[in-house]
Amino acid sequence: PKSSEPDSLHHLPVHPLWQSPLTIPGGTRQSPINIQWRDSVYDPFLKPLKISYDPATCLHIWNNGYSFLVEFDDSTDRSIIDGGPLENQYRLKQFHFHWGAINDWGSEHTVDCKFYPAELHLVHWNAVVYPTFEEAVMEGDGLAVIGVFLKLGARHEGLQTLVDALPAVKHKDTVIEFDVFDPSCLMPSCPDYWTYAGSLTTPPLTESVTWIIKKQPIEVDEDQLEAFRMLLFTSDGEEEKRMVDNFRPLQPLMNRTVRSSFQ
Ligand SMILES: NS(=O)(=O)NCC1=CS(=O)(=O)c2ccccc21
Ligand SMILES: [Zn+2]
Repeated sequence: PKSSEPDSLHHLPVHPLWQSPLTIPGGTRQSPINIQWRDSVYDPFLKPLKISYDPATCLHIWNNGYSFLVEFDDSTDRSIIDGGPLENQYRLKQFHFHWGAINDWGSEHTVDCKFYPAELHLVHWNAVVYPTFEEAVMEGDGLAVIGVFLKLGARHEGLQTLVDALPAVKHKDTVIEFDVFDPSCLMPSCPDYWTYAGSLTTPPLTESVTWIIKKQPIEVDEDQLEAFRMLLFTSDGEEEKRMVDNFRPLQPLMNRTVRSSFQ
């Protein structure tokens, strides 16, 4: 486990690559999970998800040694989501991806036990109720993460501007300025989603996330997935470890129902 994790997490079995505890004692709403389509329950009261991002709030790309994060200025309500299962609007903080060494796996969530080669997470926090992101991370309604599956197919033109910048953040703890990007271009056209109460899949693994998983994947091509795989977990000068398979193992559903916005 990373030294940055609370002491309580230091005595649990860790997943070799992910260095995160496999299970959290007393955890009842851990993520990721398998979404069994036929067990999800249509909820007619779920609203459409409203997304309004200001491309000018984009700040930089950072390789933090887990993934590469595209971080946003979250000091105002300029990039937000609202509606869907949410009772408040939530501010965009960052987005990042999880992916595999090969195309057979890489996503964190699965649908009917099927892995996608990668999964995009857009992390938002409830700035209506909580004064800081760090406090929201500790609260049950503190975060909302949109998950979008990536499948192998046509080249994604919107993603390419991000892919072209990745060589500049090859090593852990490198940052590059990235000052205009609209993450809306990474959203699938179909509005349908599943939603459930879960957790962060990276430290601190807190049970603070309303997950909103889009039903329709976006398509990216092989070269774009390979660009993710040339990133490194390791810092410049260390023995190189390719940044691949940065996904947490599936967690038990326990007493949860996955709701769908569609029939
Ligand atoms: N996959 S996930 O979306 O559950 N977690 C992403 C993540 C990566 S992080 O370590 O930058 C971080 C700090 C605080 C909150 C979330 C994160
Ligand atoms: Zn994630």
